[in-house]
This record gives sequence, structure tokens and C-alpha cells, in this order.
Amino acid sequence: MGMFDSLKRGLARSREAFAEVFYMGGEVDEDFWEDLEDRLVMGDMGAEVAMQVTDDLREQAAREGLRSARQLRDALAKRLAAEFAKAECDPFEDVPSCVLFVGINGAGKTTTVGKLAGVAKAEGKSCLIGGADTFRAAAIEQLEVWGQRSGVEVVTRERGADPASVCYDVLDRAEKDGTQLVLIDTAGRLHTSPELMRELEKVVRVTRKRASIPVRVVLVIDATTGQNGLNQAKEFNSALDLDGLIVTKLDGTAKGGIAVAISHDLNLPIYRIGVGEGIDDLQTFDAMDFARALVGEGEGE
Ligand SMILES: Nc1nc2c(ncn2[C@@H]2O[C@H](COP(=O)(O)OP(=O)(O)OP(=O)(O)O)[C@@H](O)[C@H]2O)c(=O)[nH]1
Repeated sequence: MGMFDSLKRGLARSREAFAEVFYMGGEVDEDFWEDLEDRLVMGDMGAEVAMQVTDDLREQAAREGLRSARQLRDALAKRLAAEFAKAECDPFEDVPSCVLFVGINGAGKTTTVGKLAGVAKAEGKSCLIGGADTFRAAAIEQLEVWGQRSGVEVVTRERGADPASVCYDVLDRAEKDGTQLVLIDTAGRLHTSPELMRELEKVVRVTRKRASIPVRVVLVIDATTGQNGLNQAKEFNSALDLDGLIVTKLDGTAKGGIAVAISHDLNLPIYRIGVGEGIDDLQTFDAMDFARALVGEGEGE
């Protein structure tokens, strides 16, 4: 199954919801626009985006005489694609680069680090993984497994060690070896825990200070968390000044709209999306592909 197929399958529910709005032969009347706005809100796009997109589309439809389901769907997909913040660089391609992965427990940080290490290795880039989740012994083991799977070395310390010291170690090592890509996994934490957020601020500060290569902080967010994802992203962003996002679990039951809401609201680009648990289930984000998978294309879908 191709990458775009897994994304399409994951977002099937969302497309079905839009198919009901766009069904063939339906009138493009007041009810249509109301229904469309409701579906956008229900799809986790957030009220502000939903209203703006509906208003803009309505004007465009009147101006350009758009009436068919195909035309309207196409215009909606383009309009939604324009909501995403654009990436100025790709921290996994524009090397040398050090990327810190942050997010709540279970968002998919470790898995994403493993997948990205696999890609770097396959592309022939030199890569090191830093295991700064020294909180749980199982987290270190899980990362070691991903290290073996991807063929990338993991630099870490014993359970209970200062996570910032792991960042020092891995950057030291990267400097000596001339490593192109350094991926640092951090312990999951709730954005509502001030103490753990302060610890993470320190990890980020130390890493930014120590590194002689550009450091980017990337929030990994589970798309199935819905609207709560926006609160998470706001808190992490205000504490850490994020560079971008990776949205995971888009192969599951996610509505997908949360990706639009967060990227737009915080003006943060999405670098990659996770579409499964395997090493190959990571996709470079393409706003138009994503928007099409979300709302569908053509008449019948
Ligand atoms: N279906 C699906 N599952 C995913 C994806 N990414 C991660 N997972 C699963 O989500 C679960 C949690 O992933 P982890 O990578 O351990 O998450 P984490 O953020 O490192 O978790 P903590 O170490 O607790 O902070 C695992 O069972 C992963 O296999 C994805 O894109 N799709």
C-alpha cells in the first residue's frame, strides 16, 4: 500500500462526512454552507478556521460560478491547503542539524525518531540518536530497539541521569564524528505539569547553547487527541518556541482537521506525518495531498 493510500484510508471518515455535504444533485444554498461549516468544525478544524474557510469559499463560488461537487470540493481542498504554515527549511534534509522531539506521553516521539533514523540511514546520511528520556528504563530499551532496527547508534545514560547531560554527550560525539543529523528523544510529559515543562525548557536551553549546528524543536502530536491537541501545542510552543510539528497516527481514527488548526493557529509547519507503526510509515507532508485526503476529490467519493 502506498503512503498516500494509508493516509487516505486513515482519513476515510472525514471524506465520508464531506461526501454527505457534497452529494451529487445537492443544492448549493444556505443549508449547504451551514452544513459545510458544521462539518469543518466537527472535523477538528476549529471554529475560526471553519468560519473563515466557509466564507471565503462562498465568495469564490459566487464569483466564479462554482456549482458542481467536483468544483466545490477542489476549491475547498485548495483553500484548506493554504491554511498550513509553510516550512522554511527541512530540518531532516538541511544538514547538519540537531532535532529535539517533545510532546506528551505516547504521542509517538520514539517511533518517529526511529523512523527518521531509518530514512537518514537509507539516504546515506550520518546520524546519531540521543536518548534523553532517562525517566523510564523501558524508554531507553525501546529506543535501543529502534536504533538496532534503523542501524543508528543510540547515545544515552542510565535511568535517572540528567536528560540535559545526554544532550551534551550526543552533541560532543556528533562534533567529533562530524555527524550530519542528531535526533534527540525526550521524555513524554503533560503540558499541564509546570515542573516537567521547566525541566524540558532546561534541556532545550542547554542543547541550543551547546550545539554548534542548528537546533530545531519539534512537537510530536497524536492526531487522534482531537481539539485537546491545540491546547497541548499552545503550551509547548509558549514554553519552548517550537520550530515545527510532526503529526502521528493519521492512519487511525483521526479526523485530521487538528493538523490544519494547529499549523494555522501557531503558524508552525508540519515536517512529516506518521501513518503507521512501522519503520517506513512516515511521510513528507504535502499540504495539497493532505487536504485532498481530508475532503476527497471528484464527484462521487
Ligand atoms: N497507528 C500508528 N501508531 C503510531 C504512530 N506513531 C506511533 N505509534 C504508536 O504509538 C505508541 C506510542 O508511541 P511512542 O513512540 O512510544 O510514543 P512516545 O511519544 O515516545 O511515548 P513516551 O515515551 O511515553 O513519551 C506506540 O504503540 C507506537 O507504535 C503512527 O503514526 N500510527
